[in-house]
Amino acid sequence: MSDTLPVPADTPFVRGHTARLPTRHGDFSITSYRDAQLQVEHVVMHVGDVAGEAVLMRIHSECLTGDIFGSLRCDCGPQLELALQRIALAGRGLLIYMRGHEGRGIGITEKLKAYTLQDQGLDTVDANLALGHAADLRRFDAAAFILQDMGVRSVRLLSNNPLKVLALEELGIVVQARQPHEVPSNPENAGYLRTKRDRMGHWLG
Ligand SMILES: Nc1nc2c(ncn2[C@@H]2O[C@H](COP(=O)(O)OP(=O)(O)OP(=O)(O)O)[C@@H](O)[C@H]2O)c(=O)[nH]1
Ligand SMILES: [Zn+2]
Repeated sequence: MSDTLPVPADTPFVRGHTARLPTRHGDFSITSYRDAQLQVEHVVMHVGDVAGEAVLMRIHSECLTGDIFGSLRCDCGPQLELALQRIALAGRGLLIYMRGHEGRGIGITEKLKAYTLQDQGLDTVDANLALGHAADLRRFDAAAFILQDMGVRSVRLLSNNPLKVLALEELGIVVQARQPHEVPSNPENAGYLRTKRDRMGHWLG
């Protein structure tokens, strides 16, 4: 990790531990970070020396249903797999797995309530609003800390979300390029993806 970029002493984020993690996508290292703001531990899957410029990077928001249980309601599971494959293939890059981002920050119970509302006809944005939440509550401060701690100076971001690019740039992260990260749709998530494109401005075909 970086010896050259000092991190503020009053940060709520602390690096935990790094271990080797061979996966079916390739050989990674995994590093944990404690986040006292969200009371969670994030993990970073990384390959190669990520200190420096133009590092391939994905910030993946936790999605229990999609990442673990193979839910077809969203595109999270296939996006996670694709990101790990792309980073392993590149031989250099990192995936920050953001805990506490479940349901774009509303948590699993509220996301399940939103699913019930979606089954009654609301789209993903209106379901959040009907439950009294903003459409997206995520913050990326921990990601900014992690990148600084690992010595990453600029990134090639794997994402279809323009607001994510803006949120990262506001935190001082240099997004040198944005690379599309689209996965095939299915009948269960076609409406969800359409809403992301039409109401949240995502760059999706
Ligand atoms: N509230 C809510 N959250 C959802 C829903 N479907 C997926 N999520 C959450 O959305 C988060 C992923 O955000 P997305 O908007 O799909 O994608 P993104 O990360 O902003 O953009 P990309 O970088 O292009 O993937 C995960 O935390 C999921 O749990 C839903 O219907 N309602
Ligand atoms: Zn999901």
